[in-house]
Amino acid sequence: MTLSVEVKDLTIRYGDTVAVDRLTLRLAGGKIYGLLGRNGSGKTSVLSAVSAFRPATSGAVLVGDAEPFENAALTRQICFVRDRVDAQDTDRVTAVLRMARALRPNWDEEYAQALIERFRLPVRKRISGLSRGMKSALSVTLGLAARAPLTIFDESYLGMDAPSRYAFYDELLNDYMTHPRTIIVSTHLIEEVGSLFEEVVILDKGRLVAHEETEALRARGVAVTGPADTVAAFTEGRTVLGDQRLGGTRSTTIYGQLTDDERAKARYAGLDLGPVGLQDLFVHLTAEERP
Ligand SMILES: Nc1ncnc2c1ncn2[C@@H]1O[C@H](COP(=O)(O)OP(=O)(O)OP(=O)(O)O)[C@@H](O)[C@H]1O
Repeated sequence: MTLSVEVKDLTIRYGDTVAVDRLTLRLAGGKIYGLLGRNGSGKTSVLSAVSAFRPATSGAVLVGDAEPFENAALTRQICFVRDRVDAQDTDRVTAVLRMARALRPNWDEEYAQALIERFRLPVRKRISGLSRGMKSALSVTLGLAARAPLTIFDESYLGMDAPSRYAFYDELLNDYMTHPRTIIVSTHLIEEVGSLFEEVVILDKGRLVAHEETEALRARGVAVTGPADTVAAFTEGRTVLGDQRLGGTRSTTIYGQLTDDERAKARYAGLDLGPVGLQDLFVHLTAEERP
């Protein structure tokens, strides 16, 4: 089972701060979405409203076809995972797992135990005795083993070391393949996790900047690689997103698409053309002053 998400004209205010500004967004069920945005762009606020952790100031949120706020039957189907554990500091890991087992209708105990082993979690310790990375690993364990039809990871792997993060990406993808559901991952580690996303949503200052399939987004620009002088001549006058040199070779990432004629000329000149990195595009699309 998967759940779609629809956000209609959503505004979230904290006093004078407008965190989300009339946002409209539709996410079909059964995909992995990346939610990107600079600090304070409203990601957590939107995700909190979708998960029923806070009401909208105005506008509407629908999960499936129902409003999640104060809807206990629906919120059991939504798992919102942060980098901390929603439990008392004095609780032991075993008690937190027991609670999740009782609350989550699709909980898979065998899978939870496999994840605990993979992340080397000390089950007898109290939450207060876990390192920051261990707390994150416990959170993602709860998120994965819950197999909720809508699962949201909000920078939930902060503090996890690189092997643990890659183990998480690996588990996320494999478990999603065997148990399809709707997954939203909010992250600043774009290059690291970007290959998992089927669609990418970019927010800036509480507004939607882009919502596209990852491949379509990456096709908004071109990475031109080849002999430094030839690359410089070919990319002159274009909007440059990134530039790298290694010896006589240069790779310049430009914004905008090339015509068939331009592509043919580039190849004739011995240049390689490739898609753009999500990170470069993200920086460009959320830059203070867009060219
Ligand atoms: N509880 C709160 N009280 C007051 N202002 C808040 C509160 N929560 C968020 N904000 C403000 O709302 C705006 C959006 O914050 P939000 O946490 O949704 O952004 P974010 O994109 O998740 O940021 P980050 O990437 O830094 O986690 C920011 O200006 C923030 O200061």
